[in-house]
Amino acid sequence: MTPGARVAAAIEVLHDISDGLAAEQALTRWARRSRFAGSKDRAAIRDHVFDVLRCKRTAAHYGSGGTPRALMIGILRQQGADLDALFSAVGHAPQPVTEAEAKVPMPPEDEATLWNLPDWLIPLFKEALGDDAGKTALALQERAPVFLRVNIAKSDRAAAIKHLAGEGITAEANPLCDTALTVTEGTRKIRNSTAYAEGLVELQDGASQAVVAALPAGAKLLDYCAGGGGKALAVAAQPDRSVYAHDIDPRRMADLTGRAERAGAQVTQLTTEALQAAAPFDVVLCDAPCSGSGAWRRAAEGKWTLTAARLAELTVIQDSILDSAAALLDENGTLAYATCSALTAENENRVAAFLERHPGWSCSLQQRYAVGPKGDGFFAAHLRRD
Ligand SMILES: C[S@@+](CC[C@H](N)C(=O)[O-])C[C@H]1O[C@@H](n2cnc3c(N)ncnc32)[C@H](O)[C@@H]1O
Repeated sequence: MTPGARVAAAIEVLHDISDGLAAEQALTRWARRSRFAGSKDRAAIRDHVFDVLRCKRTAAHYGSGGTPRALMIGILRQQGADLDALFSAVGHAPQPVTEAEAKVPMPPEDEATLWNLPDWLIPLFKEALGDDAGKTALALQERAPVFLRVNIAKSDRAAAIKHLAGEGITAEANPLCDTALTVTEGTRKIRNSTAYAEGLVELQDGASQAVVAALPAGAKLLDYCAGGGGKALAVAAQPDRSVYAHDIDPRRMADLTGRAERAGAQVTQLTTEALQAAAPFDVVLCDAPCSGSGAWRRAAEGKWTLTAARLAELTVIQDSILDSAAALLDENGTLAYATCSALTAENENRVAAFLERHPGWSCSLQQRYAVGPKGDGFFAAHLRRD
């Protein structure tokens, strides 16, 4: 496909998204009906679509409108692309830019456009992040780096970097955590590499790894909201741990068995009914469902679909998860709460509300991880009985 045809395809996908399809679904559907597209085409189209989703307001500003075509014009203009070359109408490229579309607007000045956030989230970002609010909003507009976790049960960081280099993948130590690597070249080769197939490395955000590394010692750990099991697997690589995984929706753990086999890790999956019999645990990790606002550079749609009502709903779920998980803990155990949210309502406020509901408990650690080159935005807190 030509660069122009890729832009036309991205506009098509953005139409499907504006009709209500989730971005991943829209991209998959486009790929299914476009068998002629190669993997590089699909990757380029994906990049265009996610660039727009991360920066929808500035794209709309520079494209003077909110239609998929205007958004693409806006984002490409912002990126300094040659619009006349891309919108050439040659082959499958979009129609040339009109005289009206060719007018370049003055740079935006209002905060919400510059920060690429819905208006209602601006005060919440300021409340949560103070002087770092703008920096965080801007960081969420960047493409996320690719991070790997070195499986310390099978390799170490230096050996993994060497192994990956032999497969054309350049990675460097990520200072956020001893197990973390940042991939600087060859990201698209990871899934077909032997390092990945043999379980020497796993894809995992740097801050997620740091949250796991900060967990207290304790033989028996339950990952209460395990999902795909990224954190459970990271704990299972540590020596002297028995790891259990649970999710209210067990289908979310469908890949966990295969991933654990690849890693040579042992993770016991528990249904909700089986939790009580397996308790007490020394550590219960609650990586709770949240707005995902610390990870919006990966899942940018969330920025535009989150509502105040959904945020309030999430806080109720988070409180209930913490209460249920606390009941499964050994009396000397640690309840570890984590979110990939940047918002106070889902983080510090949930810890404070838990402490109010549970006299005789205190918080032994509370930490925020900033969105940036080392990882996504995360929050972690450890709660213990006094
Ligand atoms: C942030 S994701 C977990 C990600 C996972 N820990 C990882 O590192 O890959 C949150 C998970 O919590 C699960 N969940 C939602 N409500 C829950 C509840 N009440 N009890 C347990 N799990 C719940 C969701 O199904 C979802 O898989």
